[in-house]
Amino acid sequence: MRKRRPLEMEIKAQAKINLCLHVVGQRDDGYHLLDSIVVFADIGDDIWLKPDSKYSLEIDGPYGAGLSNGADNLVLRAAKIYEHKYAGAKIRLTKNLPISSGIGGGSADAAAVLRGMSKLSREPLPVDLGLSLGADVPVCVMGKACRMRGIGDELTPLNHIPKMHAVLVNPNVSVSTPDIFRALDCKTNPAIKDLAEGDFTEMLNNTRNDLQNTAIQMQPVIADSLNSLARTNAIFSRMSGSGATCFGLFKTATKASNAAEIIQNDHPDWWVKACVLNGA
Ligand SMILES: C[C@@](CO)(OP(=O)(O)O)[C@H](O)COP(=O)(O)OP(=O)(O)OC[C@H]1O[C@@H](n2ccc(N)nc2=O)[C@H](O)[C@@H]1O
Ligand SMILES: Nc1ncnc2c1ncn2[C@@H]1O[C@H](COP(=O)(O)OP(=O)(O)O)[C@@H](O)[C@H]1O
Repeated sequence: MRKRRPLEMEIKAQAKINLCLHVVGQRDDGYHLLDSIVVFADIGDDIWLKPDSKYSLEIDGPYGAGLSNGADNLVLRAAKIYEHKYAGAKIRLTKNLPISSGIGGGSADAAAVLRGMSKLSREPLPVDLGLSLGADVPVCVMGKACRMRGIGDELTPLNHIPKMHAVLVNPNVSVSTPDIFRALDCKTNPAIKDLAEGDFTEMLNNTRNDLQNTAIQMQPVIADSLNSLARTNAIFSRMSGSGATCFGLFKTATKASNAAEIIQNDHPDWWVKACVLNGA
């Protein structure tokens, strides 16, 4: 018997973390060529959707107030890719992730909607479908650890990346991705050298986030976030994407949650979350 098609979907839009981000060139259209190791956290935004007679978006959650529910929202732009199939969709977005924070909240939301719409419609979901919505959308559609190259459109799954306990820290400042790319001094840095198996943190020490120094110059509080992770004995810390969110890696879940508690107590106005990376 044919399985009944679900009438509505609930989907997690997982935060994206760039464990490293090398800027290795620039295309004639201005987009930068990247070399990045990307993983996903077990925390993110929540999306509920259901086909309807028109497109509508309701937003709630701690960061909902900072976001318009108009046609420019990536959630609606993603849903409308299925306009040929559905006259509309009723969507609710619970915005838990800070906006413009280097952890791809908008891209993850768009990817989650594409995934949901493709399941509802039983249409296959090509990973590159999302590129028109943003360079980070294909990797979020893929949703698992991978090496990301090109402008974000060349993806190679990575199977040897361990599950990691982490703390994400955002000092509640927004960083504009185009502004950071524009301000870079050097756009032709070396690619990731060695992805050999072995001690993963040691391997990360040989990689970089080429946007980090420029982001710190624009928002010096990012250095404070990194210092807070170092003070709580993170075994590795770095900024994700174009910032301002930084991640720290910890040996155990308890060490991560203790560190998160200390940082949050010291900085009640920061966004601080313990989570698991690459755990799915
Ligand atoms: C930097 C990264 C790293 O994963 O993450 P975030 O900091 O946004 O999380 C991404 O490449 C961001 O992807 P995304 O946020 O989808 O970018 P888009 O909307 O396509 O582009 C926003 C702007 O960023 C710049 N941009 C983006 C991607 C890229 N490879 N080169 C660029 O130069 C361009 O100026 C572009 O106009
Ligand atoms: N659903 C959405 N969530 C977050 N940002 C969105 C969304 N739709 C559109 N945007 C816009 O996308 C831009 C970057 O969003 P975001 O994905 O949060 O950045 P980053 O990738 O740096 O974390 C912001 O200017 C924001 O207004």
